[in-house]
Amino acid sequence: MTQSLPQEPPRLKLGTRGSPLALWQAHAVRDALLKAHGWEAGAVAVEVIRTTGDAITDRALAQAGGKGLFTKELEEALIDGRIDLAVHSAKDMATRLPEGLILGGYLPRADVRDALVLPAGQAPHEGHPLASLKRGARVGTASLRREAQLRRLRPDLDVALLRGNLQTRLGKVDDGTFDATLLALAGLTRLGLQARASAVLGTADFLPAVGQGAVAIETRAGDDEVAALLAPVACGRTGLAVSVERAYLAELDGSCRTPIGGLAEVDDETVRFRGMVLKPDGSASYEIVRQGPLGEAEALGRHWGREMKRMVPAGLFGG
Ligand SMILES: NCc1[nH]cc(CCC(=O)O)c1CC(=O)O
Repeated sequence: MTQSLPQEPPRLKLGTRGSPLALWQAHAVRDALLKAHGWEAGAVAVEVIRTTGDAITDRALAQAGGKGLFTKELEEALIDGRIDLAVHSAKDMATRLPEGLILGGYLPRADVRDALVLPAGQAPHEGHPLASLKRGARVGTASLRREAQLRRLRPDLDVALLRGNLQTRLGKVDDGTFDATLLALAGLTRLGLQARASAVLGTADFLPAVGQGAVAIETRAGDDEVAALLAPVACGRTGLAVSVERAYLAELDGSCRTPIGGLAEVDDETVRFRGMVLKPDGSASYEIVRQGPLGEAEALGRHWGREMKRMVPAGLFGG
């Protein structure tokens, strides 16, 4: 895309990682801002910042040190004032942000569900999506949550580590290294790859990660100017739902090695929530289903997190 240089310096500097998914999300936030304010293309500068996490490809994320690895350099740029906003997948954000930073808004949430990806051209079976997997099938994922839920539903499956960017993962399914993988439908869709979703897993028996499908905008706490500019693009319902989920996760967050799912859905007055914690091998799972008034959404999320924590054996939290 060609773009004439702006006459004026940009009004906002937006930071993002450089992966195709991150860039799509950053451009979605930029485009929403341009549209809401009637700005010229150059008014929001997109700055690509490489993070420590981008360099790690060979180990499970949880082993390498967790979610913060994908946000650290962006957060430093935000604190230093080199950028005004950082755009992330809400799912990839640690529950505790660095001092002085907040999640200032979210784009309207996309489909929250996970999809089963089979080799290109292979048709799924009718019926339950997981019925497409033959006994003992080798399924690749780097997500403890997906692994545990898969094994809970299908103890026969051979679940193994599959990391790398989306193209790498799809390649390892197409070349037969794996029989299938699971990916967020939202990520596939953002990259124009929704046709690779062979079947979509219903949230009734497969819970997404906290924040899945939502694009989060991180800002400096107390930056009223940026907050005012974000207000017209931020989706309130998404913000409430993800706040509930993140409050729940923050109460539970003993270890990033614990498989945890959670989904909040809000209507005009009610928040409905389901959460699940599993043993990594799927042999035990703990679930809560709750609802409450929207006005207390975040406090409810914390409450449900503590309730869940009381239900689950302490050993599951990495103790
Ligand atoms: N952990 C990587 C990641 N972070 C966000 C998404 C998908 C987009 C989203 O959930 O918003 C993905 C890929 C995946 O889990 O398949």
